[in-house]
Amino acid sequence: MKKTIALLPGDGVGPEVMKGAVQVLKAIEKRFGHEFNMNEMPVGGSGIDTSGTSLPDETLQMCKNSDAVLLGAVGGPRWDGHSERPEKGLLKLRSELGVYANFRPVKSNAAFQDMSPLKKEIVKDTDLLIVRELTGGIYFGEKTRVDERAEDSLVYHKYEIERTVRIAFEEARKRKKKLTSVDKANVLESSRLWRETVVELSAEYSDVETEHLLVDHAAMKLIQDPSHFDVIVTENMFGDILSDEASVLLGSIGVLPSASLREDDFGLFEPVHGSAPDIAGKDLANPAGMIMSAAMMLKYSFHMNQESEAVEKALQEAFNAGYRTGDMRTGKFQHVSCSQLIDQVVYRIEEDAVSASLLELYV
Ligand SMILES: NC(=O)C1=CN([C@@H]2O[C@H](COP(=O)(O)OP(=O)(O)OC[C@H]3O[C@@H](n4cnc5c(N)ncnc54)[C@H](O)[C@@H]3O)[C@@H](O)[C@H]2O)C=CC1
Ligand SMILES: CC(C)CC(=O)C(=O)O
Ligand SMILES: [Mg+2]
Repeated sequence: MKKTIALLPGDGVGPEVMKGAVQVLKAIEKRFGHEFNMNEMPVGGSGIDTSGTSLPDETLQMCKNSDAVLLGAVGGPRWDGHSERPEKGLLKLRSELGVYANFRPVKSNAAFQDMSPLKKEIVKDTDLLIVRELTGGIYFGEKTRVDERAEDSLVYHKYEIERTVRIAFEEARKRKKKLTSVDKANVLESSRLWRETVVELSAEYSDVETEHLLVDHAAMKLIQDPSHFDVIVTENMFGDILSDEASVLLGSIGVLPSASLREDDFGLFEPVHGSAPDIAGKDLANPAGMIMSAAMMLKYSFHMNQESEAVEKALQEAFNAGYRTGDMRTGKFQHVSCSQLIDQVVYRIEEDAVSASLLELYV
């Protein structure tokens, strides 16, 4: 199959982890006979440096003309005094592409069991999906600053809530049939509209158990009893914060991927973490979140399930063989660099292809 992919490495560790996605995709191309046409473009701080804007027109056009977009991360202290922030480019990109439903899966497995600072018996059965509304809410509301007064508006239209919640119900249907809607309906009017909309839609999904949690309660419950959750659906800022918190269940934000989707097969795929300026340029970053985001692209945008599973399997096998970056807090294994872990994943994708062809010779 032929596909065009826009690559937006961005800033900080973005380009380092993006190398992982590219090398893995090249291995998948070779093994499964696909053709991925990958084109790299600047965004965020790198867009400001090259074109004076965080989302250059050529970058946006390239993304619109592609079948999917892979993004590393944007931002960093280098652009702190600049009139335009790198993060603005990412927000505009999400909005322009209309990718309103952001999937952030958080699933534990043997490789992650000893990494979390939380007790193993609490985190070991974690398998949840955060569906975060991505193109509305306070990140997109009007902002004003007059003298010593600053204002950010939190606006939601019913249709924005409805389309995201519907997707979350559909995902819950494919999983354990439980949906937790997270809001702050005891305080915020937008949350009351959110809750009313979820209640209305729940009538169409009577096979899915629906519950409502206030965001402060949800933040507590997430680390107290993560197995309580199946699908969590929430607005933009709550989803952003809860997903960083949920990364603690696995032990590192470096391993969390995400997919931002709309109605058609198009998607924007990026790790949950940011540009990690504290470790950037040192080959220390964990490329797993980026590599798993590429696996999500194969599955959600290209419907290449076997290929997506091959990536996931190779990554888990590399972890299980002891190849772990420094963020994977465990005393048992020696730490490897970002590029060493990438090499190990690529090697396993290629190795599997060799074993598969040898097996064919025998049968
Ligand atoms: N999607 C994006 O592009 C995002 C961008 N940002 C931006 O990134 C910059 C830094 O933000 P922070 O709050 O520090 O969040 P961050 O997610 O970049 O880093 C938080 C902590 O996690 C660690 N970390 C992050 N990714 C890692 C990886 N792959 N492997 C190992 N450790 C990793 C970092 O070293 C740091 O200690 C800011 O400019 C922020 O706006 C933040 C979040 C998302
Ligand atoms: C605009 C981004 C920096 C927001 C964020 O932290 C995220 O999407 O995870
Ligand atoms: Mg975030």
